[in-house]
Amino acid sequence: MHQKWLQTTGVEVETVNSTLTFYIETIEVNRLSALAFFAAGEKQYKGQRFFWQNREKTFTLVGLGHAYKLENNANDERFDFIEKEWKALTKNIVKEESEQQPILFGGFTFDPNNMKEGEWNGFPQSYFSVATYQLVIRDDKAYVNIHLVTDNDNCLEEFDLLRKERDQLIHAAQVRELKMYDKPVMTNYREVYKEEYLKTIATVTNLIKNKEAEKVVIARALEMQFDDTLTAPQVLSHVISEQPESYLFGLERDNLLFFGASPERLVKVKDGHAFSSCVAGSIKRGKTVEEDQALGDSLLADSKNLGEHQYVVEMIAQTFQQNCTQYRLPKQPKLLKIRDIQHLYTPVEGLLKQDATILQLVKHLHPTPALGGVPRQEALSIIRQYESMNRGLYAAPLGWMDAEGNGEFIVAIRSAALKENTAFLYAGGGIVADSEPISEYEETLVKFRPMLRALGGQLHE
Ligand SMILES: C=C(O[C@H]1C=CC=C(C(=O)O)[C@@H]1O)C(=O)O
Ligand SMILES: [Mg+2]
Repeated sequence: MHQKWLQTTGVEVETVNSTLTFYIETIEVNRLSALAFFAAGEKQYKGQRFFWQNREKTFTLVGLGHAYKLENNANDERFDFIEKEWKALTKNIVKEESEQQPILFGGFTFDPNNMKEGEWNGFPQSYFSVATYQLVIRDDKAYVNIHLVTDNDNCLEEFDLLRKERDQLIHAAQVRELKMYDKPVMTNYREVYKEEYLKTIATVTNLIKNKEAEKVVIARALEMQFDDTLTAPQVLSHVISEQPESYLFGLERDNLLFFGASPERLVKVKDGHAFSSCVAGSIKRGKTVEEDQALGDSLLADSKNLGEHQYVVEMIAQTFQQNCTQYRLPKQPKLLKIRDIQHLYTPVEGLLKQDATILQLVKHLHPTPALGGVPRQEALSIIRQYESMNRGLYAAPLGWMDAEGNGEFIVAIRSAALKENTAFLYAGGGIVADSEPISEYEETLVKFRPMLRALGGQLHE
């Protein structure tokens, strides 16, 4: 096995409760399949894994096991708490050349004040971890880190065991045949609360006409049953092969896997530059080039969809105005075309002020009017009152950051939660004064399509 030892470091870190030592060892390995590495953790680390790949496929991240876990239910302060803890944990870590930094990965639930019971029961408002084994594939190179955060001064033996296990995991991932996972076999399919959803769209449209809000995003869920318990690598493999042009993600917590393929970046920070994207307003793809172009052109000229989009642009622009010394925003949206759907899309880019951080931007941006609405608080309380589900991590910020404050968060749409042999799929849409229940319903069907296809579901149109 080709492995290049890069570095081992141990640094003292102050956490909220105690002084610990953070040991990091990085090796470079032959490029391997990220999914195979994820699958190699099936026995030991099921329930404590994550998978991430950016849209451009230039950065892939897999985590197995929790070297350190950050969870809280701190409501409005949850972003600040995670930021403070992460800063404390990484304060003394100095990046040496070629060393791969530890990465914090996880998400913040959509709405901490939603108390509805369901598949998200017991899930914390913030859920992040530093993996015990972290695989990073970047610029065609693959690195595996071991992370150990401990108060034990004599942890050499423990670290040696981790090295052995790391080598086994890498070996398993490298020699594994490129496995084709079976398509799940669906036994039952249910559009939960379909009638309630249609009524809610009518109600919310009226609320908007009565000026109680300007825009509110309303979502619904589909429930799929399978004859067998599905595995996380199995469902991820199908999402990965069906949705190459989106961000791909999977996050496990105990017996729940949240996964999906989202086209929508919330914010990316790299060396003091911030990037966001306004994605709102939708139409299906055409069956021919001509039809596709005609549909795209009609979307670019449609006042209802341009209205949905404009709320998002204004809000993100305002956040960039506050947090950047300068920023750039095109005047007109473009089209973002993915396999099943086309969206209106406006990229935003800025130069961050000194004290602005990725988590501060996440805190300000979430939820954008592509997922919540305008005004934000009114929209959230309408969602709480009229939407028949708890979103959990659906439509929520999910992503990663490193010790230097670089990172990327997406909004976790086109997603599903898998618990044993049931999957809960989520999709919603922006409701404005001229929304029609049936066309919003149809828009959610298009948005469900990638996940349905990946999970072997029939399309009931
Ligand atoms: C809320 C979702 O999509 C948002 C993102 C893009 C377009 C949207 C729309 O046109 O309604 C939504 O705002 C979803 O996919 O569940
Ligand atoms: Mg829409």
